[in-house]
Amino acid sequence: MTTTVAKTGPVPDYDYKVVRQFTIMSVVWGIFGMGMGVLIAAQLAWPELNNFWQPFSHFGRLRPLHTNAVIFAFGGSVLFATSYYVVQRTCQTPLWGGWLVPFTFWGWQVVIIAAAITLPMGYTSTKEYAELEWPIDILIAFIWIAYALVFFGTIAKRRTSHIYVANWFFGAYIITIAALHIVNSLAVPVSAFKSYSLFAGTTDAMIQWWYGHNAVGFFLTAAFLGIMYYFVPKQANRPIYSYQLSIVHFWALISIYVWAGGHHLHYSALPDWTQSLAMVMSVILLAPSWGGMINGIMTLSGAWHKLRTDPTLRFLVVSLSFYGMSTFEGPMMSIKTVNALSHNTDWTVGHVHSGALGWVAMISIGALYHLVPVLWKRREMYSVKLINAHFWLATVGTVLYIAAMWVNGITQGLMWRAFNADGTLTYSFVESVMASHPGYIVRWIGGSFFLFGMFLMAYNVFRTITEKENAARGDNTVPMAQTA
Ligand code: HEM
Ligand code: HEM
Ligand SMILES: [Cu+2]
Repeated sequence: MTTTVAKTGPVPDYDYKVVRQFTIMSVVWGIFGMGMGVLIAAQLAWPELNNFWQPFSHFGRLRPLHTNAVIFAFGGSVLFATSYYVVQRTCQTPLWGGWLVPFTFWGWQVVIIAAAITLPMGYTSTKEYAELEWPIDILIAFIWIAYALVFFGTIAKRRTSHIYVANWFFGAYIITIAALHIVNSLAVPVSAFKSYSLFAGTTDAMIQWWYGHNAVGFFLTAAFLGIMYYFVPKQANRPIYSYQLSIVHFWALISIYVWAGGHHLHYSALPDWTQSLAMVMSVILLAPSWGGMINGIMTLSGAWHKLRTDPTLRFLVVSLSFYGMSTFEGPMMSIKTVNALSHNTDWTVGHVHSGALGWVAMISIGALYHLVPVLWKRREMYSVKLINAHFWLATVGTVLYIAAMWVNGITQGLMWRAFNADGTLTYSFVESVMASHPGYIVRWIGGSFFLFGMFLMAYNVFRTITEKENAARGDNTVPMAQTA
């Protein structure tokens, strides 16, 4: 990174221990969360699988376990690892915060284990992506405040004059998630694992989707853009395409995102003007989203040939293509007439996973393959061939998943709105379920491909860490063989 050094003197050793811990747990929770995804995908394809170990392993209980595990355990660990890594290196100073740093790691693991126990037991606040009950919510709030202190404390004692753009994205995500989590979780407890939301009716719905939508915008988008702004230039060994664009993109994205949450409540009791406002803001949101994608992809100008030999870079760049695709699809689905067809169908689930698998998971995997050799002082990953195999499994898996859900979603939407001449429905609901069955099998196959790729990654990471003959001499932040 080209940062101006304001203070002089040697750069002290960075605090990589916590980064290593979160890196390993990213792989572990990735396999766990996606394993849950494959399991619930199988339950939808073969409902008999719901007959075992009841009621704990029912689809209704494992689905929130899947979403919490992939978003907060896998995605969260990736974000802790990368933000702690990036903030130190771009500020040229080790992490600030002393014991707060390990507290964020161990605290986060306790939250994840508490989620993995309470959700199958049926304890839930019923708020999507915020199902955990109030005692766990309070722990999350403390960890998040510690995270903010560490991150901004490190920025405050930086040895560089300016703050690198990746840190703005991480900073915006940390502040926004704190606000979203605290407001959305406000509840009146009635017992240890039972509470009632402070809000009621339509207000509750709007708070929930203000939270849910901006969790997508700041957790699954802005923070991963922070990853993009550091790891794409690093892995490509090129400067970021446009610094001006990154500034415009940042402010436009964060100021428009927060107005669009109403698109989750089209045709509901939410006032019409709120729905229309959300629709308009969502369509405008295409511009900053694509600005970010273009800035990332164009960073490869003059380095396109590296894509042929470097599968890590390919993960990073293909993730940006999926980001562009899902942020085109989202604005379309926000248009009320389109949403009338797509809402409540598998199209939404396909949209979610083109963002979640194609963008979030792929950019995370690319960043982790960049990080592992650096953190364990190795020249490169144990096997670049295995990274390549992982890349194809992930790409084919994602495409199978999304394509199956598009077909299912549009089929469902059209079947549900088909009327006979006398005004009766052409199809019963169960006929649309039967029509969806092949798509559920294809989605399960795609998900299994993606999960298998994660096992290859775990093996590759294990061998990289344990085999010392691949040790690096000096600075190895640009893995050599992969960029040669
Ligand atoms: C092996 C990979 C995966 C498989 C097989 C899988 C499968 C599934 C299934 C079957 C559902 C339930 C759909 C329904 O209720 O009809 C689901 C929901 C969901 N998954 Fe995944 N998933 C995977 C990876 C991921 C990842 C990596 C993320 C996030 C980073 C993610 C985020 C979500 C979200 C947010 C939902 C809720 C969607 C909604 O409410 O519309 N999934 N997943
Ligand atoms: C410009 C960007 C985007 C816009 C305007 C947008 C818009 C939408 C719309 C209209 C829905 C469907 C609401 C419904 O009918 O229920 C939706 C659902 C969803 N989107 Fe997006 N989307 C965008 C980008 C993304 C990205 C990049 C991701 C993931 C990384 C994502 C994750 C989700 C999730 C998780 C849901 C499902 C929520 C639920 O019902 O549980 N979106 N989005
Ligand atoms: Cu939204």
